[in-house]
Amino acid sequence: MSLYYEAASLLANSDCAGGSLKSRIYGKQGLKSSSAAIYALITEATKWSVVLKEVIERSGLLKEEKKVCTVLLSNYCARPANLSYSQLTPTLALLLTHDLLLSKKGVAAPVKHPLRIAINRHKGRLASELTLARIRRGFGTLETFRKSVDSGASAGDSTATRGSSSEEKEHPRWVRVNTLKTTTQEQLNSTFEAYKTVESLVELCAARPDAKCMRLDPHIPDLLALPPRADVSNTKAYLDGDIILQDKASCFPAYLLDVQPEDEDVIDGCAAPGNKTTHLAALIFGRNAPTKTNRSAASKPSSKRRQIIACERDKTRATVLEKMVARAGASSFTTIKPGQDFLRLDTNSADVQKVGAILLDPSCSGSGIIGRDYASALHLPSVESANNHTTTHVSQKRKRSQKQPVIATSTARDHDEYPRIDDGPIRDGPSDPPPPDASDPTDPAVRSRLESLSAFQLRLLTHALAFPSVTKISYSTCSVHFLENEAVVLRTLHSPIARSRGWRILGRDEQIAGMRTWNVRGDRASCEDFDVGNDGDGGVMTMQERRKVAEACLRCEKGTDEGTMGFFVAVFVRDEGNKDHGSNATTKLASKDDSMGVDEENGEEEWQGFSDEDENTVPDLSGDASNTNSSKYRSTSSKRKRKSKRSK
Ligand SMILES: C[S@@+](CC[C@H](N)C(=O)[O-])C[C@H]1O[C@@H](n2cnc3c(N)ncnc32)[C@H](O)[C@@H]1O
Repeated sequence: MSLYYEAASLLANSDCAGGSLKSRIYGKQGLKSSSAAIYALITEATKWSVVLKEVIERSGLLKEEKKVCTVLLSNYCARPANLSYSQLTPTLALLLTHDLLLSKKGVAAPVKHPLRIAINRHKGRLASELTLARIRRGFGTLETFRKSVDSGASAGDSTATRGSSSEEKEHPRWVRVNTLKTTTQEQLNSTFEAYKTVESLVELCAARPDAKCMRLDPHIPDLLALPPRADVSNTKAYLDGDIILQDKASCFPAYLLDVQPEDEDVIDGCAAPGNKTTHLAALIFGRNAPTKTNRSAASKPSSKRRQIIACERDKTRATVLEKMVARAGASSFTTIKPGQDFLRLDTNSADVQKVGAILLDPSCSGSGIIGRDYASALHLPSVESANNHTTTHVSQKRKRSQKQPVIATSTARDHDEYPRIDDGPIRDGPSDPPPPDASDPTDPAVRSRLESLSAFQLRLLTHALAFPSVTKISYSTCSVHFLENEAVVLRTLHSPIARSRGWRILGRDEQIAGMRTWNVRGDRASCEDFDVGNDGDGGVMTMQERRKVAEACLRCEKGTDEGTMGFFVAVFVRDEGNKDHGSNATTKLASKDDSMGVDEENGEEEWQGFSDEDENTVPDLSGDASNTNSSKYRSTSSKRKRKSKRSK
């Protein structure tokens, strides 16, 4: 039975460990079951979960076993201490039903185990429901049904079209050539020697996973697209770190930042797991760096003297970062700071005095991520809906209304490509709060969470503005929400520190070529409407400025023919002349006061920062964002005026 408990616990990420599900399973010490068995069970059960959810709900399994099944499930552990072994959770029900009905070996548990007895009690009903589910979808045999589910083409409805919705659209496998170790030409001559180039992503996405075709990306150098679900994880190039799986959108920030030799050192403020750190390293120190970033080799200062400082507040995640940096061959010029809260990185410390650029990719709602690990792909049965189904009569109406979405497959890989290890643990059970990526910002709970994230992101950004010699900062999220994206940019630009230190947005016409030609820009209408507040110093953001900001922001949309996840990036710049060469006292004041961007009436509150796990600890910022912030800006401004009077 340990197989099911361990699988459920890993799915729930009860350790809140970082990394993809696969890496968590294979990295977990002390498992009683084999990692391969757990991984296989989860993969298969996930593929079937749309069907099994329906089967379990219609069978009434959870309802009837309610005596032993509790909805008092912990969000963090599939079998919390207060649950006995005989309690059947939705996750356990799904895993057990999978093995009962679909595994050749059946349920791997002692025959007298209470849960095995429980599931066996319902075997007849569950089997009938699976048959009905198959017939409803038009499959004559279990084998054809199995083939369809295995191929990922259909969760059940044989007539369902692939790519019918944005979430379901096939997504290319993006491969970044790591120019720290190799070149694109070398990879085209070796790993991808047998591959032919196709004209469009649409053509590529229609190809089978094992088709030998590829496409060089027109926007990001050294980036290739392969067919969806193409598996390169066993190639020598992948194992050696010559190629890295990274979504195209996730390559935007480092490329748009366009680090030049004169920028000297770079900080990656929120670095783990390290996709962007290693991309930065490749752009700055890679074999083709001079041509890739349009800089001349002659003007490149000694690599030895330059470094990337990678901060990661979470020590566990920092270990993943260390591994990724080492594998990419970037260790010698990357200084990793495990456990370093970027907000507490002293802007005056000696080791940041040569920092000219900052990449900031903070925790966000993750609403742009496609196939968020298995957690989101797993469709869990609900106890409540058990009664709502009758199985004897399958009407045409039901046939139409019960069309199931296409099963998300290969999500672990998507997660590997862009392992948002800041995502909180998955929720299990029907009485859960909305998932972290709930996409309706008008829902008060979602809105409140987005406001909190937005405030956190603003604090990080305004802290970045306070580094004395920094002249460029990229800000990115994998969120689709205005509040986490353009709103943060507008608020940052409007903050006192940005205005006093000459920060502005990097206009579209100034952006590096591949990014300038990217046509999906910021949300103009929302930028025009957004109440950015008035700080009392008379600063008003004109409509023209707002439009410029929207045009300067780059967005990626998930589920389009561009084959990216949902993403956002913008770059802030200031001219060399605006660098702060003043006394420590001035910069200290800036980092403690202005860098916060927001201030409290009763003294400067020290900001602890939060991530997806601890957002509940931040003050409730729900309500109208602009109002909340405008009053805070006013308070900041009047405080500054008081301070300035005192200093005079
Ligand atoms: C979205 S992930 C970064 C992904 C990374 N840039 C990449 O491309 O692989 C955000 C990371 O920032 C870290 N983080 C959040 N708040 C932080 C803070 N105040 N200081 C440093 N790191 C922080 C989180 O632990 C998480 O690992």
